[in-house]
Amino acid sequence: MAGKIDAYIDCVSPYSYYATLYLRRNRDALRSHGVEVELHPVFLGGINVGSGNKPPWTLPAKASYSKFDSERACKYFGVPQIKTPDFFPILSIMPQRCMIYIKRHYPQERYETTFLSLWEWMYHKNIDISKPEKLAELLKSHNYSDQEIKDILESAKSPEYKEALTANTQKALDQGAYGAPWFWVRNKEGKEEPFFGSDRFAFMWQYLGIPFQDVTIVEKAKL
Ligand SMILES: N[C@@H](CCC(=O)N[C@@H](CS)C(=O)NCC(=O)O)C(=O)O
Repeated sequence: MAGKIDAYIDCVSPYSYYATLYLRRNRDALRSHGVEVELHPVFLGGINVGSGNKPPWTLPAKASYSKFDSERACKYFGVPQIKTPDFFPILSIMPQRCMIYIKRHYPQERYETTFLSLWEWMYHKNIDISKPEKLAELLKSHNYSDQEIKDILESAKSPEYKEALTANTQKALDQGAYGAPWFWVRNKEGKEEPFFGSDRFAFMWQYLGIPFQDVTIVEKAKL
């Protein structure tokens, strides 16, 4: 395909959730314009450290604004209002490494729907999926077998998947990332540029030369 959107996302980031839902809903339209979408798990904590940024909720003014922003985003993206979980923020390293394993070993649809359920369990069901036993339950609900669940969870401790998450995170940092969702976008002319945030899709469509009316699917999330 001529165009490509590489999306760098972390399950700890609700804006990564909205962006993922939106890109998936509009994937057919994007394909019809020759644009492919790929989701890359990253470690947002590493992006913050590497870029010298800090999570928005640690700055009081941003934290109080984010209540309005988050409510509007949920409304816009058709997601039930999210509630900051009691255990927030989680250490997302383990689930993110597992997502890389699943991406490498399973079909794209299975990978992406499993990824989406990390947010659903955390933000809608208030379940801490950074705990291995909870993540195992989540995987079970997606019909992974006991052996598969064992392999997936073991992968999170292996050097191969530690390095893979570090490499994805470093790749985003090298592109200038300072938060999530981060996007690296190639257009039909072969030019490439970064985009930050689930609220910058209008700029992205302009860059990709896609008419806005073709990529406006924001229907309700199926939960
Ligand atoms: N305006 C962006 C905000 C995205 C955002 O706040 N992302 C958080 C993680 S959930 C982050 O990494 N923020 C870094 C920053 O804003 O400097 C959007 O609507 O998507």
